[in-house]
Amino acid sequence: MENIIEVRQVSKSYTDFKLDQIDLDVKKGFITGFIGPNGAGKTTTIKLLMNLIKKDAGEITIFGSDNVSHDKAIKQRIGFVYDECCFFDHLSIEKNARLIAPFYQDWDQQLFNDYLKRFHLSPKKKLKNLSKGMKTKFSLATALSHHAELLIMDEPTAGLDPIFRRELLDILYELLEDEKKSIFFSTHITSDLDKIADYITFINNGKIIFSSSMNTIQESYKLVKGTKEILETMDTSLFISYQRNNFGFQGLTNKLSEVVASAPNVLIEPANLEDIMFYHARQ
Ligand SMILES: Nc1ncnc2c1ncn2[C@@H]1O[C@H](COP(=O)(O)OP(=O)(O)OP(=O)(O)O)[C@@H](O)[C@H]1O
Repeated sequence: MENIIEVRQVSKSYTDFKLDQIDLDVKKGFITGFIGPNGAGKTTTIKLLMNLIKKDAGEITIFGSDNVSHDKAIKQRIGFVYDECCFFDHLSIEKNARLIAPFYQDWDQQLFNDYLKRFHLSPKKKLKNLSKGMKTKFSLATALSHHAELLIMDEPTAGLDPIFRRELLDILYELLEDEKKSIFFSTHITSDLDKIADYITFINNGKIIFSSSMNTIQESYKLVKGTKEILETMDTSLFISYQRNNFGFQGLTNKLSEVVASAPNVLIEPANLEDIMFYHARQ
């Protein structure tokens, strides 16, 4: 399967943080979700992909080319949604679009107008008067209006109401189904990804914990529940982490067969992405 993004052994250090020799693949034609707790390194990774900051070491290729030496050509083919993006707050939506359009060879004004209508955005409204959610919609309309093959989004669902969040997920799904785009996006709202992601990359403390298909993750990780008495007989190193509660314990494992062999009476349940993130962060 073809990779549209390949990150190899990339590091970036700040005073109190290190993105540590990360490897990451984004598959062509699929949705990859990028999850991790606050401060894990998601935005730093996305900024490195977009060549907005300089890496200390490693290689990043996008569409098969180095992302620094082919920066301009690569950015023509990417739709980027980012909180602190490069728009003019004192200008209206339509004036912003007029300034952005010349940067893209394939800018499609009709498509942009269609997205404004679909997102209920008035072209005359100044950016400084838009709510956070409306700004995200504008940013998204821009990212989708130059026929990008790859969408990279940092927290696109943050600040959106549940109705538009659902609509955004539908749009992403359409882009994938009808136009075979590739999508990479970070989010805290893991339930969004439970619905639509094909692959998940999980980062914690600047290290990639896993980068796998949803199916593999669902097969690998399970919640284990049992009584205090069972816990006392168990090898707790089989858990990513666990917590005691009034009834006994609950933990996350990726060593299910060993857990069942050592404690046949435990209760096994599927783990969702939030569980996986939670127990890894407690480690
Ligand atoms: N320019 C910078 N100078 C120093 N430290 C930085 C800088 N940018 C980010 N950091 C630090 O790097 C770490 C990772 O930040 P990053 O924004 O990548 O995390 P994140 O996973 O996107 O978090 P969140 O989910 O809270 O947005 C944090 O500890 C942050 O304070």
